Amino acid sequence: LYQSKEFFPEERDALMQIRDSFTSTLDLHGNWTGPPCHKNSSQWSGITCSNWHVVGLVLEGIQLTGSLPPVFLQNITFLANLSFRNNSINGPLPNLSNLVHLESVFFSYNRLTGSIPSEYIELPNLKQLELQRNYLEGEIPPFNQPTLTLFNVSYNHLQGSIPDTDVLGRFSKSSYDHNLNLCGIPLEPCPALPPAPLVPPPSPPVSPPHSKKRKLPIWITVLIAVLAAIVPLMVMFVFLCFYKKAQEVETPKEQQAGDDSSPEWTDKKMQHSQSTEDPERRIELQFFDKNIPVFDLDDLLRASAEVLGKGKHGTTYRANLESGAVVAVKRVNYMNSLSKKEFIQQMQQLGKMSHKNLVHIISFYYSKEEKLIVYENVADGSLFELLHENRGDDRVPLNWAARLSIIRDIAKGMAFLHQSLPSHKVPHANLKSSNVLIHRDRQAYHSKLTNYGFLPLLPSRKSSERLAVGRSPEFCQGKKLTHKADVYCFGIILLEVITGKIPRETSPAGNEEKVDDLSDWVRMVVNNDWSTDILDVEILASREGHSEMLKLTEIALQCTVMEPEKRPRMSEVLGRIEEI
Ligand SMILES: Nc1ncnc2c1ncn2[C@@H]1O[C@H](COP(=O)(O)OP(=O)(O)OP(=O)(O)O)[C@@H](O)[C@H]1O
Repeated sequence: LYQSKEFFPEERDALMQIRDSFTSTLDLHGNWTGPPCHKNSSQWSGITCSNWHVVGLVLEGIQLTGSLPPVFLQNITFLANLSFRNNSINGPLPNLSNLVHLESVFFSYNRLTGSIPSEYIELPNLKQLELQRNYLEGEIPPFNQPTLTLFNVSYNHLQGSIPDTDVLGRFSKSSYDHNLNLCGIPLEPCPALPPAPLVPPPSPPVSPPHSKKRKLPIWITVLIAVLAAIVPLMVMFVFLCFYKKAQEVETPKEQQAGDDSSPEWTDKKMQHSQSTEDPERRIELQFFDKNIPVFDLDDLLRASAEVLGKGKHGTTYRANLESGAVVAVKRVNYMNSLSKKEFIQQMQQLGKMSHKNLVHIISFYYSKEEKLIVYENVADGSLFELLHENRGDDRVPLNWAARLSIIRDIAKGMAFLHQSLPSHKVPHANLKSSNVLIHRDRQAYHSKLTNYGFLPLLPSRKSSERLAVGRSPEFCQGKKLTHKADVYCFGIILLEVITGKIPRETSPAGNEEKVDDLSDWVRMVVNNDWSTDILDVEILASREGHSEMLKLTEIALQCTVMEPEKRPRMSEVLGRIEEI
C-alpha cells in the first residue's frame, strides 16, 4: 500500500503532526499506523476516507491535551468534517486556508485562546461552525457564507458588535450569548459610539453584507477618520473616570466577614447603591447561566437577603431579587492576595461547567476587598444539616434509599469534576457534607456539590488548610496533593453517611479518647468483625440493605487509605457505586 499510487503521504504526515502534538485517552500512537485510507475506509480511530483521501477527522471527548500545530491541515485537501469537540486543547485556532471542501468545523468545549481567524470567512462550503465554550477573544469576523446553517460562538470572551451580515443575522441569541462584551442584533444594541472602530476589521473581507461594493463619499471617510482618532481618547477618559469612581467605592474597607447577621450586607448595600447610576456597572458581574435573567450588582444589593450560614471561607446569603429570581451569594474571604485576572480566569473556567450534580455558578464579582460568587439557590439545605441536625424526637429519619441516592449523585458530580478539570491539582478540594446541597423531588433526594475549585484561589498553604483536603493525610504530612485527596474526602463523606457521625468526633461507647478520624474508627470496628455496629441507628433497622451498606463501607475504606496511590480513581468509585 505504501507503494501504491493512491497513497497520499502528505495527508499521513499532517495526521502524524496531530498525533505527536497531543496526549489523549486513545492510544493514537498504537492505532494510527500504516496508511490512513484504504479506498473508502480507514482503520484509524477518528478518520474517515473517500476514494483514498482523508475526508473526516473527528476526535471528540478523548481528553486531547496540547495545542494544535498552527499549520497542519493544509495538505488534507479533501477534508470535509473536522471535529475536536469536548477536549482540553489550548492555544489558538488553526489556520484552515485552502480547505475548500470543509463543511463542518467543531472546536467547541476546549480551552482555545486568541481570535477567530479571519480566513474562516473564506471557507466557501462551510455549513456548521461550533466554537462555543472556549476562551476566544476579539471580534467576530463577518461570516457571510450562504451555506452556513449552524453557528455558535457563545461562552467565549468575544467583544465588539456582531457583524451585520445576512447570514450572521439568521442565528439566535443563544449563538452569541455569554461573551465578554458582544452587542448588536440579536443581542442588546451597541452603544451609540461602539468600541468597534478601535479594532480595525479583519483585512481581507469576503463579500460585504450586501454584495455590491459601494464607494463611500469623502465626507463620511473623513468623519470615520476623525471618530477613529477621538474614540480611543473618549474611551480612555470614561475608563479613567470609572476607575476613579470604583476606587472611591472600594476604599471604605469593610472588616472581614465577621458575625452572621445581615447588617454587613446592608452596609455594603449602602456603599454600592451610592453609585447606582453608573452605566459601567453591568460589566462588573459576569454571567454563565443562560436560564437566569441577567441582573447587575445593584439589583443584587437591593435584594432582600438572609444569612444561610457561615463557612470557613465566608458567609453565604440567600438573595431574593426584585425580578423574583432567588440566588445564593457567597462573600468569600482569604482571597485578597489574588489578582483580578487570576480570580476571573478561575471563575470563568468553573462557570463554564454544567452538570446536574454541580451547583451552577451564575456570576461573580471582583474588587480588591470584596469577592462575591453567585450560585444557583438549592432548596433543601446541606447534607450536614440533613444528617446531623435536629436529631431528636421530631426528626424524620433519613432512610437508606435516600442516602444511597445522595451518595450516587456526589460520586457523579465528583467524577465529572475530575474529568473536566484534569489540570487542577485537586478539582474539588473542599468536599465535605456542608458543601453537598440537597434538593428533594417528591420522595427522592438528590444532591449537588458546591464550593468546588477553590484550591487555585487559595495559593498559600495556610489558606488552603481550611479546605476539606487540609485534613487529608498527604496534606498533613506536607506531601504533594493530587486528585486522590478528593477521593479521600469522598471516602470520609461515605463514612459520615453510613455511620451518621461527624468526622473527628469522639469515639463511641463512652470512650472519651479522640479517634484520629472517622475512618480509623470504622477500620478498627470492621477489623474486629463488628461490622454492623458502625451503621447509623436510623438505617440499622432496614436489614435488607445491610449487604449494600457494607459494600459501601468497603469502598469508603479503600478511598481513605493513607497512601494516595492506593486509593481508587473517582471514575472507578462511581462505577462500583452504580453497581450497588
Ligand atoms: N447555593 C446554595 N443554595 C442554598 N443554600 C446554600 C447554598 N450554598 C450554601 N448554602 C447554605 O449555606 C450554608 C453555608 O454555606 P457556606 O458555603 O458559606 O459554608 P460551608 O459549607 O461551610 O463552606 P466553606 O467552609 O467551604 O466556606 C451551607 O451549609 C448551606 O446550608
